[in-house]
Amino acid sequence: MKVIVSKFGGTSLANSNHFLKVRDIIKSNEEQRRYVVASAPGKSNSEDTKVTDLLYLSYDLAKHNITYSDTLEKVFDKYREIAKGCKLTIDLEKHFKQIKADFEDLKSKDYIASRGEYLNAIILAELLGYDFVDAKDLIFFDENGNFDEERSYKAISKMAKEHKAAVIPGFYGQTNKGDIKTFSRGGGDLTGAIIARGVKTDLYENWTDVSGFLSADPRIVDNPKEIKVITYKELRELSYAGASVLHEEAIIPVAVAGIPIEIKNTFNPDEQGTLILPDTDEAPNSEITGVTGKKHFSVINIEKVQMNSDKSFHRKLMSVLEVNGITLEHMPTSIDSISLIVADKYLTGIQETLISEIKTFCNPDKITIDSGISLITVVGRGMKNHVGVSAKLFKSLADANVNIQMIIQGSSELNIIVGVDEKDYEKSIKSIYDAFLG
Ligand SMILES: Nc1ncnc2c1ncn2[C@@H]1O[C@H](COP(=O)(O)OP(=O)(O)O)[C@@H](O)[C@H]1O
Ligand SMILES: N[C@@H](CC(=O)OP(=O)(O)O)C(=O)O
Repeated sequence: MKVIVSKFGGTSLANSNHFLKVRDIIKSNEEQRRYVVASAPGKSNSEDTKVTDLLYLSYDLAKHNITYSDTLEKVFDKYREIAKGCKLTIDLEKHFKQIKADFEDLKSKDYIASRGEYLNAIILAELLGYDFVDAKDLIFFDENGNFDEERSYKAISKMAKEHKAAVIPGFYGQTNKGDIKTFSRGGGDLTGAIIARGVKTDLYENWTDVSGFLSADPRIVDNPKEIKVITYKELRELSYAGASVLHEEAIIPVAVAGIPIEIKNTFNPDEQGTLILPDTDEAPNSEITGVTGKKHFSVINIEKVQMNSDKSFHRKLMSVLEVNGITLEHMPTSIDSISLIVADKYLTGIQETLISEIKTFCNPDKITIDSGISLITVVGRGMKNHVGVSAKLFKSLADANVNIQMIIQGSSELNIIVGVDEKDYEKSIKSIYDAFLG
């Protein structure tokens, strides 16, 4: 008998109507859908706020000694509606009381953020008649804050022997000191992948509000084509580059075990969705599988004549980034210059220090920082050995009157990245989509 791990995102668990749809999906294949991972309630409509965002807001208010109880009440009201709409007689007030007391005591950001998934999983377990198993007893982090594989997989495997069916909250686990720690945003996908590997499932289903992975962001391109089959590698590139439907690290645990992932639509469960496989012989429909992107990057331009004659130049430059906690995105070079592309968030408040440190250690002729860059990424296994892909890409941008500020191509020929001004972001994605997939 195959076992399926099903993760439901916040878009699928935002209110009681959604919960009832999720119940129908699980009940339609209860024998297999035995381990369910739940996110916190997402937005019920475009004006609504995600519970996780409200919980982070509560933390920020508390940190500045501003009253946060109204914000927490707003969160609790969401759960009261869900329980009432599902006709459950569960005692939520005792949990709310405990959370308030713990938060008063701990003042921990990760603790309060994690309660969104904790409460949703308790309610979903009640609705399904499954056991509730707390993620803090399954997912562990080591003394450096890294995911502790050995300890976690041992605990998950034991859990699967003890519980025939369970609901587990996504997004968090426990540190070696016993504190709650969350993954980065969207990390419920990662919990689902870890549970899938830990229970040795045959399929990891990831339920959301779109019918699979789309070839472009539906908020930018009208009705983008659905991707029926995609490889792990393509998906990882697309997720990392901006296609937010699946956390980019979610592939890693399942890839080790070769477990397929299926992206499905909670509001249209009969639709095929997207199957994510270790590899596939299926020919892609186009040279590119998808196009995506991210805004808010800066380029640190460094000029130094005969840069390569100083063998330690690159090492010193990287050390400056390392001590300032900056993750480098890309590094295009020419003979006498180097450009460091980094997300804006890493430069906030440290630009002057950074410039001064680079001057001290690397002695450049000139250094400037340009912001307002967006990176557009096209990904496709069909690109390899295919003549004319770049030409088509650049022509589509030229036709849309977009200036390309930089070009980066991975050696695996799986992706091409172009840097364009942020004002051209949406226009670029649309024109590339139309050229390849429209
Ligand atoms: N390429 C893409 N394919 C599908 N959805 C995408 C893509 N790029 C962005 N999205 C957005 O991702 C959303 C789903 O991700 P997310 O909000 O994290 O869902 P969940 O809360 O279910 O985990 C969709 O509603 C869609 O707007
Ligand atoms: N609730 C968390 C974790 C998560 O994975 O959520 P979702 O499944 O809605 O993307 C967040 O908003 O980041």
